[in-house]
Amino acid sequence: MVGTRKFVVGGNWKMNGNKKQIGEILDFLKKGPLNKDTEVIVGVPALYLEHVQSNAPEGVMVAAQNCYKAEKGAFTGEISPQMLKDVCVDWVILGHSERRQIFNECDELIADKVAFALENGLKVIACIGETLEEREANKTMEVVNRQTAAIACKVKDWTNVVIAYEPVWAIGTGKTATPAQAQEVHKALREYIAQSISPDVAASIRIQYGGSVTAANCKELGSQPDIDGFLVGGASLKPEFVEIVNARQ
Ligand SMILES: O=C[C@H](O)COP(=O)(O)O
Repeated sequence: MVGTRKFVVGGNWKMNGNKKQIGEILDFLKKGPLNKDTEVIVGVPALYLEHVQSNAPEGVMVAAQNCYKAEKGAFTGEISPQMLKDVCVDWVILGHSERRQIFNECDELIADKVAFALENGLKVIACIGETLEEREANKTMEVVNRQTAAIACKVKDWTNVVIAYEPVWAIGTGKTATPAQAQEVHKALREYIAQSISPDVAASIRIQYGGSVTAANCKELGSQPDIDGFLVGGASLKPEFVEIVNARQ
């Protein structure tokens, strides 16, 4: 199935960066060179979305790191898909484990947000993944399938969805899933999608791996047949992000 799905690498800056640091990141992205066969998306703090949208090199797309499930109203601190579209942002990251864990976002809220974002013309990176406790209790696929099923209850057209599998225990810890561990989950998830959604969606949907991806481990991870890209945190702030974008040649 590799070859039919375009490799897609996202850099999730999280709550990092200021104007100076963002200028440095844009400089190394401009310098590249970035593989033209790979889609590149940077997930930017809301405050800087327009600045990055206006200054990113051609071909680098911009994502918000969150948005709400309503167009407008009394939702202090939130932004809507319509607002993102208004400033020409086409992508949003939803359901990141930090949103789930720190901000108590549940499967249902995330599914509502994914559905609303898609209905309003955004493309979505939808994040799923198990905690260390869940993995050690052999519940990885139960959790990952449940998180996917919650989204599937509200989303029928998966064309504009990328799934990011991010084991929580590997995020920002330096503990990467081995290529075999990541491939095992990606393959099982694709099989689950084939059974529970459709074989066509399973064949076409891109599943990124996220969790301590670096220049040192990206090539081996990226050569796994069911890994279609990465969602990168810490390393997306550094020049090595270019090497990660170019992991699949
Ligand atoms: O969204 C990105 C993930 O949380 C991975 O972060 P990390 O690469 O710093 O482990």
